[in-house]
Parts: sequence; structure tokens; C-alpha cells
Amino acid sequence: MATLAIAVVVSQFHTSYIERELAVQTQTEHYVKAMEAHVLYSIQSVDLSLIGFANAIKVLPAKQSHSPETLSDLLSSRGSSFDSDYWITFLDAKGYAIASSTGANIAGTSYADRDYFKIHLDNSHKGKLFIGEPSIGKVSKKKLFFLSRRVESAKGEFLGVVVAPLNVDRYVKVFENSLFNSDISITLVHGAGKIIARAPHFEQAFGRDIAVSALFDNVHRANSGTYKTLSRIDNVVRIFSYRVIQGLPLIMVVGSNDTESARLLLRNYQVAGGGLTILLLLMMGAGHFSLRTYTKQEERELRYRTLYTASREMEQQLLANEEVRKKNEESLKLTALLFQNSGEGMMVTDAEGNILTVNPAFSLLSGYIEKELIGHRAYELTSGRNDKDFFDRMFECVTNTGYWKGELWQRNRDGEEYLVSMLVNTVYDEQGNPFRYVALLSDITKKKASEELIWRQANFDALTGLPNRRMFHEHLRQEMKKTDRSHLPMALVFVDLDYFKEINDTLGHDKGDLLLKEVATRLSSSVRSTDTVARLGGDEFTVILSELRNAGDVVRTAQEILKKMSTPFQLGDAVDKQVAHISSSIGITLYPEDGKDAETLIKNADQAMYVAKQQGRNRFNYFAPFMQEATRVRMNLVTELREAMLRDQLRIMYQPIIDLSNGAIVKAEALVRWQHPTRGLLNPAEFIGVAESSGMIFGIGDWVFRQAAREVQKLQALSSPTFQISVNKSAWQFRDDGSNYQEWLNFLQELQLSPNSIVIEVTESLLLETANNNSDRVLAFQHAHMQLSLDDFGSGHCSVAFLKRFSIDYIKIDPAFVHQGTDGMLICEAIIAMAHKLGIKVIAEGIETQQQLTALTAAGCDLGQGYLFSRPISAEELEKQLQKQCSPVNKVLDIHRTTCD
Ligand SMILES: Nc1nc2c(ncn2[C@@H]2O[C@H](COP(=O)(O)OP(=O)(O)OP(=O)(O)O)[C@@H](O)[C@H]2O)c(=O)[nH]1
Repeated sequence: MATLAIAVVVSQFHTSYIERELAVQTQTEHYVKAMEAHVLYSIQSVDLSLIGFANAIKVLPAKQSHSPETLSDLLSSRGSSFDSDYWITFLDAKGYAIASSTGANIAGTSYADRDYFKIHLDNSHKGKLFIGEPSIGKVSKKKLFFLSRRVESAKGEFLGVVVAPLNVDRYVKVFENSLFNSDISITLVHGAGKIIARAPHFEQAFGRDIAVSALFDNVHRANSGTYKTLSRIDNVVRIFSYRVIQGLPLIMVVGSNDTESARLLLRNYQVAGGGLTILLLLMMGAGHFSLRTYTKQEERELRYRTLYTASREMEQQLLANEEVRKKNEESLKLTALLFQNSGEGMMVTDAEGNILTVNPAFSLLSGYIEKELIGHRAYELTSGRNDKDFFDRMFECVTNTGYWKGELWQRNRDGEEYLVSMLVNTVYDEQGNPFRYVALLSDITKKKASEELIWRQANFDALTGLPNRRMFHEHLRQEMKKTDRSHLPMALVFVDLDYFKEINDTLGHDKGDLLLKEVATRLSSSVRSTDTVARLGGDEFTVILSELRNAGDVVRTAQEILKKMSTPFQLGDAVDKQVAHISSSIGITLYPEDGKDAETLIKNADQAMYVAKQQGRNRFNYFAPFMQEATRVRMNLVTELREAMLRDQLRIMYQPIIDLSNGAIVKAEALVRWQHPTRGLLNPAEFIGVAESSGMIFGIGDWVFRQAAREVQKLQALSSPTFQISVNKSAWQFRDDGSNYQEWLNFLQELQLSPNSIVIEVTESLLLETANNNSDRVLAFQHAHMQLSLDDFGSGHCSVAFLKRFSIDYIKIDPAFVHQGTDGMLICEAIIAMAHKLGIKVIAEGIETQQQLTALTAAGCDLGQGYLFSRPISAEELEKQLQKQCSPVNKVLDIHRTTCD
């Protein structure tokens, strides 16, 4: 019975002991979680400030990030937001304190020896939050531990460290308030081993190194756990629960004292371990004690259970609060991060527009740090470019809708203007009155400039800066609308430079560009500022003369333009002086008189300009309806001529040229004709103009040359190797860059003909023009040993000097002199005498009568051409004539005589 009783008592004690210990363990586990949450939250809050400062310093301009004043301002502007639990100090890259949020004079104090500086200096912590070991503050003399972050410039250069010393007292107070009774201990330990805070017995514990202890034995095994040991601080055995705080070098430890139950357990084991007698004796003596102890134990259990329940409740509450807090904290954190790190400038003002805060991006934008702006009116930052109306509209919009979005010119600290895209939102108070205005701003100066550039490129001519074709169309439509409203007519003027291609060809494209620019300036100076001058492309310009009150204004302007265009252009610089001469042809059409839509007006002005060109250039022409018909005819002719070339409708006729000394056919002039399917044989006068303006002249000229070369080959074989055919070369062919004389020479070589088998006929006027621009090309023919014949001599103003300069081989006297009777013949005689003096042979053209022939022969004229001898004939006919001439019975002089008779 006694044995049984002892067994029951021992067993009961043992069971209740295990239950109790489990309860204590669970309680400390809950406890430590709650304390961990508290510490973690406080650390994260401080870290948020550190991140904010590190970023604020990072976005400062390089100059300012090294300036103690700026940093001091930056830190002190936040000072008010801290309580005395912690503050922030900035250490420069050498570890010297630069400024502190407390405003304390710590500048110059070195913290280079501190673990939190060294770790960031060698960047071994990779920019993460570092928590330094607890120590006594160098200046404050407080018990502290340290949170720190590395500060880098935007380029990654090490600028220093922001450190937040945390006052350990704060934690101690919290821990003390959390003690349910003196059995409990709460300790915060640094991961490196030193105690940061403890309750109770803080003074003894602070800074004590417990790296070698049961705690760290357990920490090395797991991040959380429970163990029982004797505390070295107050020599109490406790059940300890610990947790390594998430990702931080901090350990939270909570211990519960269970000395008495431990003692009891020890004792019960002693009882069980002794002999029955002793046990029985003990039972008698200790029975009462045991029962007493058991009762006490029950009380203690009850207390523990109450404590346990309370701690569970507290934990639940903390967890519930924690969730709300975490959510708030999360959104606060996000907002703060957003505010601090946003690339967009942010500014918050009160309802009166006084600035309350700005973010670092705003400082970057405006050049002002927050402190310089707080209390100032937001509008002080505007540049003055936007007028009062603009701001009135803006305020009206914000007042009515609470919202405004637009572009606004601001002025930065350096006085430079910049354009921002701004979004303003209103925050209302509980009564619905505006409480705060939040503005988001981004600098769009560059974006705007590049948009403007793109717009300019799309609408303006890059060379002259004038509106281009696109913009011109836009202006034209606007001006037409204006005319519709005002009923004041408008003139559209087309200006095309004459022979501008030659400026490029002779002086080079760069000089051509200079001339075009100068043309633009001169045109703009010829019109009113309200008129539009545009460049359509190449050497084509347009002028819109709007709202004409006086019909004479158009003529006056056209005359002014003609005058300005024909004034010599100085294109070179002082060293390389270049003068260019040019003129222009102008076409004018009136709105609404000549056309109702833009397309018609443009066509009209172009036709009028074309006619001005046809009439000899350097003139202006008003549009007239007949021009439309002329244009239509011209367009048809162009199409037909194109077909003619494809369908072999062009012919060459040859007009013989006679040696007047013996009447022999010694040369022939090749003359092109068009065998038109309905209009019969057409003379060059009827289609060469179109051929020139359409560019077909080059193909036709080439074809004529090759035909003539093939023919001369036959004729030389029939008569003499000195027989020549002359071909006319149009001024257009000379103006063409690709003057293909080299190909022609090659062709002659292929046919085994000497270059002088072909004579190139040029007109006097071409030679005059040539004297300025085309001389190289004319001379090239001569260098290739082709002969030159000057057509229609006497009709122009060709000087003797030209004849020498271009080594003319033949002069063809203009038929007008041959037909003029005695006076004409006197001129012919003079020409012949002069030509002979210069060693030039003379061909008289248009000889129709015997008298003319006699007089010219008497004057010593070398060669003659005209109906008296022969009209232009086909190649076959010419061949026949030459055959006849060369046959033994038909001597040369016979033909001469026959023809002359
Ligand atoms: N320098 C320069 N030349 C240009 C530019 N754009 C076009 N041109 C040249 O301007 C010339 C325009 O020639 P056209 O108007 O056809 O002929 P033109 O020689 O003026 O003769 P007409 O108009 O018949 O009197 C061409 O040779 C183009 O190559 C430019 O921007 N700069």
C-alpha cells in the first residue's frame, strides 16, 4: 500500500512537472515571437529612413553630394520626424562625420574604426542593411547599437555611410513593460555575441559577450528553439525560447524561471532513488511537505496557465494588430519608397499652394533642395512664360474637377527655363475642402525639343529654313479660307530659277546650296511678313501674297523678285570670291479668279511660269486660260514624241554644202524631221522645244549623231575621206553633265572614221552662254579633234575674241544677210574678210539666187548651202548625187554649172 502510495505520488509529481514545463515552454515561444515582431518593426522603420537618405544623397548633383552644408541641410530637414530613439548621421568616404539629424556638432569625429563603417567601405555587405555591435556612443555617451547603409553616387562611387544609432534604452523600456513577473527575462542579443538589451538586469548585461553559451550552441543548430539553462546574468535556471530575427544579425530570447519545480523534481528523484524505509520515513516527514508543495504547485500551475492564456491573447492581439500594422506599414513603406525613389518630381502643397515637401527627383529637376522650398509658394517656381490666362484656366480646372494636367514652364535654381508635364491632384479633408495638392512633374524640355525638331523636319526645308511643300499646301489652304472671309484676293506666285543646274555644274553643289539660301533670303525680303515664301524643292519657290488690297502689288512684287534674282550673287568668301549670275521665271495666278481649289491654282501658276520660260525667261507671266490648252497640247506632243522614237518615226534629211570654188558637194548638214502619222513631216521647230523641256533631246541628239556617223562613212566611201556631215547640238545637250562626246568618239573609232568626219554646229547664243559656263565642254570637242561650226553668225553678239578662244573652224553666215541685198552683202563681205584673217572658213546659208551666189563667190566665200543648190534630201538621194558627182562623165564643175544654170 505504502509502495503503491509512493508510486502514485511520484508518478503524479512527475506527470504534472512535464505538463507544466511544456506549458512554460509554449508560453516563452509565444512570448519571443511577439518580442521579435516588435524589434523587427522598429528596425524596418529606421531602415526606411536610411534608404530614403541614401537615395536622396545619391540623386544629388555631384557638387552637392560632397557639400557638408547640403548634407547637413538634408539631414536636419528630416530631424523633426525622428524621436529621440534614433538619429541619422552621415559619414564621408573616410569615415568622418559630416552631419547629423540631431544637429549635434559631430563634424570631424572619426568613425572609421567602427564595424558598420569598415564593412561598407570595402563593400563586403553589398549595399545591404548592416547592424553593428552595441557600444557606447562617442559623442552621446548613450548605450547604442547601429543600423547603417552604404551611400553611393548614381555612378556607383562610394560617398560614405548613413548610420542610425539606436538608443538601447528604448528597447529596455519596452522589455521591462512586458515582464509579467520577475521570473521572466527578455534579451536582445547581437548575432556576433554581445547583449544589446535585457530586462531585468540591463546594466550588468549590456555589451556582455555570450558568444560561447547555451544560446549560441542552439543558434548554431537552428534559427529558433527552446532550451533550459542557468542564466549567467542572474544565476536563475530558466526555460529559454529564442528566435533569430528574420534575416538580421539579432536574436530575441525570452526565458521563464522554473526553479521550484526543478528543485521538486530533483527531490522526487532522490526519494525514488532511496530505499523504501527511507522513503517511508521521508513520506511521513515529507508527506505534509509534499502535499503542501503540491498545493503550491497547483497554484503556480494556475498562475502559469493564466500567464499562458494572457500571453496567447496578447500574441493573438499582437498578431492581429501586426497584420493591420503590416498592411499600413507596407503601404507607407511603398509610398515612402515611391516618393523617395520616383524618377518623377513630386511636390505637396497645402490648400494655399505653400510647399510642404518635395522628393529628391523634384530637387534634381528644380535644383532646389527641399529645405529651400518648404514654405514657398509653388507658383514662385514658374518661369513667367505662361501668361495669367493660362493660370486662371488651370486654377479653374483644379477648383472644378480637383485635377489638372498640362505642360508648364518652370525656372530652375540656375535661372534656366524647363518645360514640365504636370499632373495636379487634390486631397480633400473630411469636410470636403481642399487640404493638399499633390503635383507630379516630369521634365519634357528635351522631348519637346525633339518633337519640335521632327515637326520642323517634316514641315520646313532643311537648307533654306523656308516652309516646305507640305507646309506650303497647308498655308495655301489657310490663305484661301482667309480670302473667302475677307473677300480680298490672293495671288499664288511660282518662282523658278533659270538654268540653275549650270550653277551646280560649274561652281559645285555647295555653291548651288549657298545660292538657294540667298534666294530664300531675297524672296523673303521682297514680300510682307504676312506673306508666305516656301521652297517646293530644287530651284522652285512659291510666294503666297495674301489679302491683296491693290492689284498693282502683285506686279510690283514680281518685278522686285526679278530684280533681286538677277542681281549677282556673291557666293565665295573673302579668299575664294565667286560671283554667280542667274535670273528667274515667274508664274502668277489669282484666287478666286483663276481657280477655286488649291490644285488648280498650283497648276495655273506652274503653267504661267512655264510660259515665262518659253518666252525667254527672266520675266513673269499671269495665268491665262489658253495656257491650259497649250499645256494640254504640249503634254500630247511629249507623249507622241516618245512614241515616235520607239516607232522609228524620226528621219534625217541632209542638205548638201557646196564648195563654191568648184561646185562640188563636200559636206552636208544633218537635219532631223519627224514623220508624224497624221500631221506629215514636221520641222524641228515644231518639236525640239518639247524635246528639250522633256529631256528627250538627249536621246534624239545621240540618235542623230550615230545616224550621221553611219551615213558619213558611206558618203566618204562614195566621194572622199574628207567628206563631212555637220550635226546641230542643242544648248540643252551642252548643259547636260553627261555630255557623251567620249562615247561619240569611240563610236567614230569603231566605224574607223576620223573625229573630224563630223562637224558640231553650235549657235552664237550657245557660245555666248558657254563663255560663262559650258566652255569646258565645247573645248572638249576640240581636244578630241572634232570641228566646230558657228551657226547663224551675225544674228547675235559674238565677239571676235570668242571665235579665237574656241578655235572655230567654220562660220555660217546668217541667211538674213544673204537675203538683204547690197547692205547684207556688205556685211557678208566683212564677215568673210574677218574670218579669213582669223583662218576660219565661211559657209553662206540660204543661197537661193544666182546673184547671191555670184556676189558671195566674188567676196571669197568658201562654201554655200541653200535651195539654189538643193533642199534637204534623203540619205539615198544624197548618195545618188555623190555617186553622180564622182562618176567620170559628171565632173564636179558640171554639177556646179548644171545647178547654177
Ligand atoms: N545645289 C542644289 N541643287 C539642287 C538642289 N535640289 C535640286 N537641285 C538641282 O537644281 C536643278 C534644277 O534644275 P531645273 O529647274 O530642272 O533646270 P534649270 O537648270 O533651272 O533650268 P530651267 O528651270 O529650265 O531654267 C537640278 O540640277 C537639281 O539637281 C539642292 O538642294 N541644292
